[in-house]
Amino acid sequence: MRLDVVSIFPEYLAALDLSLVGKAAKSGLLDVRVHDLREWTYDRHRTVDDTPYGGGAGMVMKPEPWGEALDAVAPADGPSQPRLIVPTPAGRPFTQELAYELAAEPWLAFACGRYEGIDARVAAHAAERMRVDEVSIGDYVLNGGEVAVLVIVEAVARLLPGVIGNPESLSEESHSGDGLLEYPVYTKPPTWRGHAVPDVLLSGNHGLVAQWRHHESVRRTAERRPDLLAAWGAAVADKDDAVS
Ligand SMILES: O[C@H]1NC=Nc2ccccc21
Repeated sequence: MRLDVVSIFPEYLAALDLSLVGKAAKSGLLDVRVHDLREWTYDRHRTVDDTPYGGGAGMVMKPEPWGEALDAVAPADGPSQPRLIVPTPAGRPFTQELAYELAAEPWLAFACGRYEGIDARVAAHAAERMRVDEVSIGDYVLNGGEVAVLVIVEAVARLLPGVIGNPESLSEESHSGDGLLEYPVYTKPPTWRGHAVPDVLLSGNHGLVAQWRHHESVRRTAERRPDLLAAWGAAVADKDDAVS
């Protein structure tokens, strides 16, 4: 997979050279290219934003540098086009389902905008030749899209075949598999500062362990994410209906 990221803070994306994503890049599984938007500005101050039409606080990112940056990253007459992801608080929610969808793409491009946003014509113009998704990583305020790109890239890259050691671990995680939150995990020592590991986990009885883990997933989901529990319950009911 090829990943292009355009940002006015390219150094923010240095984290992509680390750990899992960095290893995937070194092994050739990922071709990560980070670009400085200011490369496509020509005035002395390398201006990338201006005041918003219609008034209001903050600044909006100008369309011209973005248009030229996207033309350079993905030429209109090129053999293929990337899927463009624009992180924004006004976007569709980023979910594990969308992560799987993006992991199937051969080429993703990310446009990192500042919180006030990029001139809306940039996405509209790009959509004339590539698929554009405006995506939010959550209902809170960031100052720019770079952090969101790091979140999205990590969630997507780890799904690529060969990126993480044991693909088994992908199935038992929160938000994948059965849709419940993951059960609590423990390792040695069996007692630590007066806190003991639940006996069932030391019993060697795999059936009891699986039962305990499922119960803990349901308990935790009910406690912390009743919305997910409702969806899970409905899915189980559908499955029961299907077999009855
Ligand atoms: O994903 C968003 N969540 C909240 N704020 C943002 C700001 C800029 C880009 C993206 C986001």
